[in-house]
Amino acid sequence: MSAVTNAPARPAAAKRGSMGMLRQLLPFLGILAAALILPAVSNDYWTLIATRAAIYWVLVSGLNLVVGFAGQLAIGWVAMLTLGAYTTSVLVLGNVTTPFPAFVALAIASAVGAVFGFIVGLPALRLRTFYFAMTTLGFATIVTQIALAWQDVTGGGIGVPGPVLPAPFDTIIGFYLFCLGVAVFCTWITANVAHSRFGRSLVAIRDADVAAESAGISKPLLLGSVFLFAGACAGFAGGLFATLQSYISPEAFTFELSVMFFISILIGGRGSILGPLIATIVLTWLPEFAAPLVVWSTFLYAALLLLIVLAVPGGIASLLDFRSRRKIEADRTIIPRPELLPEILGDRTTPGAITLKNVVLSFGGVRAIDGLDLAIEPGQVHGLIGPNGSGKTTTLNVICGFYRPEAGSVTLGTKPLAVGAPHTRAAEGIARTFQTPRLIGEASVLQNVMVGGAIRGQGSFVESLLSLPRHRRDEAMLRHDAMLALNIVGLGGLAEVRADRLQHSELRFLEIARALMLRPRFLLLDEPAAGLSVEEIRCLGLLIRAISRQGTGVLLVEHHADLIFDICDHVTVLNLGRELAAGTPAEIRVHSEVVSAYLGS
Ligand SMILES: Nc1ncnc2c1ncn2[C@@H]1O[C@H](COP(=O)(O)OP(=O)(O)OP(=O)(O)O)[C@@H](O)[C@H]1O
Repeated sequence: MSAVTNAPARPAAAKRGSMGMLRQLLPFLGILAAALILPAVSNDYWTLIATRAAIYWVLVSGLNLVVGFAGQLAIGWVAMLTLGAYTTSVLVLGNVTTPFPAFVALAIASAVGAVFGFIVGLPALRLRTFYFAMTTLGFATIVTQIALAWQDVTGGGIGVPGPVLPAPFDTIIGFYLFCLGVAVFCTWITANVAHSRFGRSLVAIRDADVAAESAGISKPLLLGSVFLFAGACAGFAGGLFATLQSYISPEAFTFELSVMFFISILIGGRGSILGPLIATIVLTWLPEFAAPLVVWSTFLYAALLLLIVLAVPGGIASLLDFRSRRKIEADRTIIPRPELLPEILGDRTTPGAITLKNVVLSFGGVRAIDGLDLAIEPGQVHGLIGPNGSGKTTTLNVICGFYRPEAGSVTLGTKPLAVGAPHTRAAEGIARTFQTPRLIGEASVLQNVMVGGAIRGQGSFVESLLSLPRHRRDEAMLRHDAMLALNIVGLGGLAEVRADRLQHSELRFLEIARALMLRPRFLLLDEPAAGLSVEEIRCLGLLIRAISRQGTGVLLVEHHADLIFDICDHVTVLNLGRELAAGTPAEIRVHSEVVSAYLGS
């Protein structure tokens, strides 16, 4: 058997880090080199096609954060392209105001795209999947209808001339290089977001939304920023598109185009930048190679999508993800290193206990909690046991703000905890794990842990976009602490492995590592020993004790009576949502009602 605990030595890790970075950059540099030599080795026609691909990528790069990372089905994003194209053309033409310089009009188009991107994104906070997709399609239809009807401004069905950029961007090559520059910039900024706490949080919202909320990630703020950004990219792309077309009318902004943007991301692979980039290039060039098939383009996109979904569900990105196919040791042992805990849990103050007073909560006719009193003291392990359905997980969810009690109070020290607001718990230093681990399977173990510390970052979304110093400091801090947390729970050697390749017991320790990233004052564990071997339960017990010795109050919901009696300072037994007994493990072990209702003889 081999241990997976040891962290790599620092110089070796740094070298591997820069090699990994270079490996990630190489395909992008290859595409850029091909794009730069293209005009020299081909003709104007192919340069125009490449310009079109660059413009589409400007839109798709932003939309990728919405669809590929956040998992929102924004299928009608062509509306932002339309808005950007008309805004730029009309402002440069000067048929409403005095004519604007082309670059100023482009900037305004981007701002208009951002505003409407945000507005169109708002329903995503309430509507899910296809319902949201329909609202974006509806908006695209409205925009096209307005462009048709508002003849004085848009020229109706006849359209308006597109803008011309000033020299040196007024030639085919000049305009191509300008669009290429914008596309490179968009690739860089979206990659910066993808590799920031914001990018990881988006994926967490997509794949593990309750875990994201428990880590303090604010969905409205994050989605709002991303829709704004994606709208700005699309608005700018619209201005470039109008320039490329030289004349725009509503029929230039087809449903097929919208589908193509959306499908590029799905074919490219969720949560990737390289995959959607390659897919955008391929889908832009494909109709040119098979010109007679242009009328079949939607059918072809759909067929290609079906093929990819069936043959390679992860898209192009998964084909290129050689790292995830590397073998990992099958025979692994988890050896936690609790002696490292002071490095992450030192220097915290605790304002007092979490106290539940007379809490009542029903689901329809079922009283899940019925007048419960409970106190979780700092520095102590409080066991919560009871038969199935006795209300243990519901109690934990009330403390975490997922459920709103009908009566009673939940306080931290003297301060009431906000009801029905789970994302506020992280800021109070309350972390949790889940009965069924909630993790991002497609992300690495290290990235999953870094999600847990998202709210500790200082840099803003814009600072992450531009990779400014505060963003880089955040990333260094989160990476360091996540590696530390992984070494503490004994998973340091698996940091770069995809989480969906881990064994069940490792997922349980991974959730604890993610919770440690909050430097929690309180840690709520929901059946952490379920599915663990005897030796793993022993390691878990030592780890939980060590965490509580650092001053953290632990609530341990568990069915393993031995673990409860070995490590708890205090035990509460629930039955039918009520306290059946409470006391020290020694008292509970011999409590006659507990023995007959739960422990058995
Ligand atoms: N979301 C819900 N909707 C309806 N009923 C629920 C819901 N959650 C829990 N319940 C009910 O509330 C009661 C308490 O459930 P809870 O999950 O808290 O029990 P538990 O002690 O954690 O059980 P277990 O040990 O099986 O996890 C059960 O009767 C359960 O069926």
